[in-house]
Amino acid sequence: MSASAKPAYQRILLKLSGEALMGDDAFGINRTTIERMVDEIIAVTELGVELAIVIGGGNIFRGVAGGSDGMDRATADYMGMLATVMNALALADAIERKHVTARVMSAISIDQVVEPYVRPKALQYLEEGKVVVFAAGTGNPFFTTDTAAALRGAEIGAELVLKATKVDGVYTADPFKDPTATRYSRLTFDEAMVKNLGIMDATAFALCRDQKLPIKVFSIVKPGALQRVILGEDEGTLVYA
Ligand SMILES: Nc1ncnc2c1ncn2[C@@H]1O[C@H](COP(=O)(O)OP(=O)(O)OP(=O)(O)O)[C@@H](O)[C@H]1O
Ligand SMILES: O=c1ccn([C@@H]2O[C@H](COP(=O)(O)O)[C@@H](O)[C@H]2O)c(=O)[nH]1
Repeated sequence: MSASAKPAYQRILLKLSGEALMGDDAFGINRTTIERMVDEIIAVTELGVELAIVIGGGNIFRGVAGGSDGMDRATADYMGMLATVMNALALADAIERKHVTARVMSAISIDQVVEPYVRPKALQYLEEGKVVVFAAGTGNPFFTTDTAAALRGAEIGAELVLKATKVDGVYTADPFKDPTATRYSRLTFDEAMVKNLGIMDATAFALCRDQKLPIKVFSIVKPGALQRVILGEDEGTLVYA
């Protein structure tokens, strides 16, 4: 990257898949993987971009799985949200170890552990150049961290929601299940919802569509992809209103 590289965005909301933190492990957080992701995140902050992150919890717990195993669904969802708090703490710790200031803000109050989400405070941190990690999703059961990403993205006035995942964009079908699936370079929210494409939940798509907040789906496994998206280069799939 040349020293004069200019970011295409000033403030973004990055949704990091919990599952992507597992690396090649069966569950949990793989140290090498999280450190590599943090290097990519820091490279973006060095471009002067204000960065907020929503982290998923699928590497630890998914409420829908607990619910289908006979557990009360709302209780299972609260467990899922708590899983995202653990991921957020691990991520912020890994960022701070590389000498970049990070703040975790939780949608569920657990004041001894993390500070609560307060919008003006989050905006202040972003303006100060701190990385803000939003934990506990929306704070409500029956939602997902994708919806939390759309919600927080809209609240902080992000120009783009970046969905960082294990696949390099939105496909005609889940590429892990259908090897003949092909990737879109761009598509509208309406197309994504009508075709039920499964990469993100409909609530997240609908919120972003209504707020005219575009989403870029890209691979966090692919080295340098995050930075290429930020520089406005051709990477992943754009979903727009
Ligand atoms: N049409 C599609 N195009 C691309 N991927 C798809 C599609 N349908 C389903 N998927 C699947 O969606 C997954 C992306 O979801 P991901 O796991 O990143 O989100 P998540 O479930 O919100 O994250 P977390 O792991 O934090 O719970 C991909 O790994 C892919 O297998
Ligand atoms: O707003 C929210 C966000 C998340 N949950 C629960 O947490 C898990 C993990 O989140 P993922 O988006 O799947 O990574 C999710 O399955 C829900 O059980 C929630 O209830 N509300």
